[in-house]
Amino acid sequence: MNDRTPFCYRQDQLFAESVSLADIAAEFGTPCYVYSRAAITSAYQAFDHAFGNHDHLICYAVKANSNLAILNLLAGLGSGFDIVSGGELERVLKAGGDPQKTVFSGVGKTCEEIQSALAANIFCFNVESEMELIVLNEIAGRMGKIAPVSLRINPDVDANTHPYISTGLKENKFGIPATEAERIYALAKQLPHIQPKGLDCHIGSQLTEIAPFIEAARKMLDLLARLKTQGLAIDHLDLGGGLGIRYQQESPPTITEYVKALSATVGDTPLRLLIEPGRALVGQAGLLLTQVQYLKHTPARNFAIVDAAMNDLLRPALYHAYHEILPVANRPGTSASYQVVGPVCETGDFLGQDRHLTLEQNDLLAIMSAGAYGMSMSSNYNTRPRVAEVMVDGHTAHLIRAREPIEYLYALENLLP
Ligand SMILES: Cc1ncc(COP(=O)(O)O)c(C=O)c1O
Ligand SMILES: N[C@@H](CCCC[NH3+])C(=O)O
Repeated sequence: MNDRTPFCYRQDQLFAESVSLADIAAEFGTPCYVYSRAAITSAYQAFDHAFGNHDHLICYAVKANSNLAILNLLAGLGSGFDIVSGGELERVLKAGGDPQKTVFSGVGKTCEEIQSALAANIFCFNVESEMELIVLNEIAGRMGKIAPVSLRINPDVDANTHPYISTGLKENKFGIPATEAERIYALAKQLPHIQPKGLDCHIGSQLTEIAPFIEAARKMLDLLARLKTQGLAIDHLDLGGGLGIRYQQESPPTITEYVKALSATVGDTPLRLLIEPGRALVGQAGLLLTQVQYLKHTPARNFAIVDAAMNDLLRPALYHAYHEILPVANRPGTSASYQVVGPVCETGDFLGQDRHLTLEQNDLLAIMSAGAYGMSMSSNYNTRPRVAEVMVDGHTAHLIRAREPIEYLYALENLLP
């Protein structure tokens, strides 16, 4: 295992930790997601250790990969969770996560979701609008509860990332404008069933520079100083997630550099620091294993048609995202430039474009850096069952989600009478 990935070649065969991917394909079939327990553990520990003595809570962003085995692994390491739905709350509780380490983000929390989170006694609601605050106060009142609240501020910082995953610009739907924060905090203080206790922001995902994080943190600290003059006692600052990983040529800060820069910016301020990393914890820990069905050579292009598709890994189709594609067994011969595509009936169904590969029918390919926003964004488009998920731990591969049987896909449908 090297720094970048738990996947490496041994005598021309790609391995996940100590298990060959060819063996995993033979046992569990393809396509399937393969994760490394060691990689997730070491990423979590890198975050945790980098905080040193700074009081902190790492809240894994469940949306990045919500498999129960992954949540359970992280809970066991001491992680908290950032959830954005009642469904994610249920997963966290089912996986043994601690509600007292759970924060609830999202612009559209429903009454039912708020009720479940209050009933579970979560650590904090990251409130994203004044109306949400009022609804939360009403529901908490009906339930005889006090809702712990952090206001999510939109700091208007350019995260310099793909526009679809930039969240901290004033045009974005997320958070409360910084100019409104003092007024809404004053309101929160007056509401009988609200306990204001934190301040938070999240400026976007796949950030590869440290500067926007620091700019946002400084804006939050300025705001905090202004709130203090109003007599508001805030005990934690949540700086969200967003640390990027290397998919191709990016060089994001390391986990340690990132955490140290955040702690240094916050300095001696007596605040508990929360972060909500998703991708940086699980992204490099997973790959999508797929098999070449057919090779098609046309006058215009060479196609490698594989058994995985955009419904299994949406990022290339949705964001034009790049994922490295590696052969599971290196073979000699001359390479050709391939469009690596799936069987779905969309021209946008590609996993990689213009990839130089030496291929034969039935070869296995590994689509790298697919541990985050891979399975969690998958769908059943074209009535394709969601793929299996496997977690490797040393010499052993565990099935952590079985491939969906087709009948699950239409089980809730009814014919007309
Ligand atoms: C509120 C919130 N927190 C945390 C994250 C996790 O982001 P990332 O996976 O980029 O660390 C997201 C997703 O961008 C988010 O919306
Ligand atoms: N789905 C995005 C990340 C979104 C983060 C959610 N706020 C991706 O695959 O890169």
